Amino acid sequence: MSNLSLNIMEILGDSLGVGKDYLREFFQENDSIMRLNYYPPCQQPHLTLGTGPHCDPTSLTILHQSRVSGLQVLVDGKWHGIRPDPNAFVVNIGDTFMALSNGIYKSCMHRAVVNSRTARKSLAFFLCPRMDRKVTPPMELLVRSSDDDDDHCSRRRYPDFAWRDFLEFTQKHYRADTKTLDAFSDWLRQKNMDNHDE
Ligand SMILES: O=C(O)CCC(=O)C(=O)O
Ligand SMILES: [Fe+2]
Repeated sequence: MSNLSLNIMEILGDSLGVGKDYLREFFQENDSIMRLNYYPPCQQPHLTLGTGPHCDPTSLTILHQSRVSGLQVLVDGKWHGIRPDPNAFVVNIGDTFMALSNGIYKSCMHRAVVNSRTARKSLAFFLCPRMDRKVTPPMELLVRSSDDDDDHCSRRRYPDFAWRDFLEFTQKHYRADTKTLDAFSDWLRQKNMDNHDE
């Protein structure tokens, strides 16, 4: 899984114009996470969700759904089911990659619904940087001229952080939802200001 995600990072690095090696090297040593989700059948599935709407705080998610559907992604304000295919992975961008690419790549909002008949399992590999690695966009993404069509490039969207701190934020202070990265950025800025005042 780690190898597959590093290969995908080569493609993403190429697409961002920072070269194949930059992101592969960034994630070469990684503190990634593997999680098995289990959703038992639910008698009143319309009253609940297996996993509420969220973007993964991690960098890249490689997910395998069993044969039971449940994953949905939000596109243009509408939820779309992702048909399970035992021969395929679902790959999505997480918040840490959104910060690393200075907002050029967007993390993907998704949720999982349950059903009344069949239990569902999904297996997720979350690529994460090494705990202490500073998440900061590569210079190439910041120094493009300001007359560049894409103004995402010229100014910083998110503060620098270490993955360790973002992970701790989502475990101790904030349950991942639709606004995790913004909430974390505000929390970090506040913390940095408090430290500066001391
Ligand atoms: O079970 C699924 O399909 C989605 C699980 C998920 O979003 C997660 O583990 O972060
Ligand atoms: Fe998720």
